[in-house]
Amino acid sequence: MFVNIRRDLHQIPELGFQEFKTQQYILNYIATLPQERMQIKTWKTGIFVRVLGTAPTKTIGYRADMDGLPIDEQTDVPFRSTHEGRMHACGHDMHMAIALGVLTYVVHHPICDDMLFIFQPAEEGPGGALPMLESDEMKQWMPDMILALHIAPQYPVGTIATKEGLLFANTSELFIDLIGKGGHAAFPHETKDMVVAASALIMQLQTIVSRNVNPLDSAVITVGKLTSGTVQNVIAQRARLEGTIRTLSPEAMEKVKGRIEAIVRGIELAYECEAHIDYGSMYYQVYNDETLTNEFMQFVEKETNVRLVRCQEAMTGEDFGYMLARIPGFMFWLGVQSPFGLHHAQLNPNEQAIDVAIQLLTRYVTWKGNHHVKEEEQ
Ligand SMILES: CC(=O)N[C@@H](CCC[C@H](N)C(=O)O)C(=O)O
Repeated sequence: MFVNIRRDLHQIPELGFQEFKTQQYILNYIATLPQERMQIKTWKTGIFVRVLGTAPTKTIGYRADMDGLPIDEQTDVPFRSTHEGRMHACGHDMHMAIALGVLTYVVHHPICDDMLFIFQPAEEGPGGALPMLESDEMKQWMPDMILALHIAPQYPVGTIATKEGLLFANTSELFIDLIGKGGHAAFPHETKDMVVAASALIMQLQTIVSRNVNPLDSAVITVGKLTSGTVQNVIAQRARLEGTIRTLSPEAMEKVKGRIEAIVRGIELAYECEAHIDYGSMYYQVYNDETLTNEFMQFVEKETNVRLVRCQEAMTGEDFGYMLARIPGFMFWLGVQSPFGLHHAQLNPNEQAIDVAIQLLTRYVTWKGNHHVKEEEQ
């Protein structure tokens, strides 16, 4: 059933804060469940679902992100995207189907504690976690702990991976506009060529990680998109670089940004142009609570047949980091074995992982959500 839900959601990917059909689909599904224990609130294109426990002493939060990416799907699956130029290429369709599976289970098999399911828009950008966290709706139902997962094409089905402490990087988008003077290709001396300025800028940005970041630390600056010029024999008046910065600490992010700004000032001087930097959306690092993560890892090893990998931190970003900065909890990778990675137009996660995750999470929340009863009984 939840494989079919994933397939339905896969066909209707929508960008951040445009998840209208996705939100309606989830609301329609939730309406088919027994309503007595559920309280539902919508927030923009997101949804909060509170499931009341039988004897609550805390609220366990579970977050699933909802948005797709501006990618033209290149798979040949029969349930491929019906939205041209949009794809669930980061697995959020899997995340939502799994969340609905866990939600369905706790509605039918109530646990002692309350649960809050958070269907969050705009993870890929501009970021839904922080405004959702600050919303009145969430403040009223603030969970005491929170968890989430992210699919991982690099791990086999039946495997999860996580670690205590830092799991995902600090991220910042990066947009740089260069404005010079266009003109005839044959008279470069009368122009300020922004193709040349952008080329120099990209090469100089590469020196930040190699020359300014401590080699024992780590950072990434990726320029994923460069646009400039109109035709082969006209010198480009403008150039736009679009990229992302990743660091392992908020302090390193500030340092990298300082160096980018210094280099851009130098480009303005050297290439006689105007430059504007926009950092777009920024995500705080995903930092797993040591105690809860360790307890979860022990649970996985002792109580389940899921294979646990103690992984390294990754340079991916996740706005779930904002939730973890305020609410103790953790995130983990879910193995979905696919030869194509996240954000790839041919990503095709193994759907057997949906059942693995639902089984694991329902067992964990049942144990964790009834935990205090056992403690009291002892
Ligand atoms: C898990 C994952 O792939 N997350 C995205 C988050 C995007 C953050 C933002 N739009 C940026 O590009 O900085 C990622 O790219 O890591």
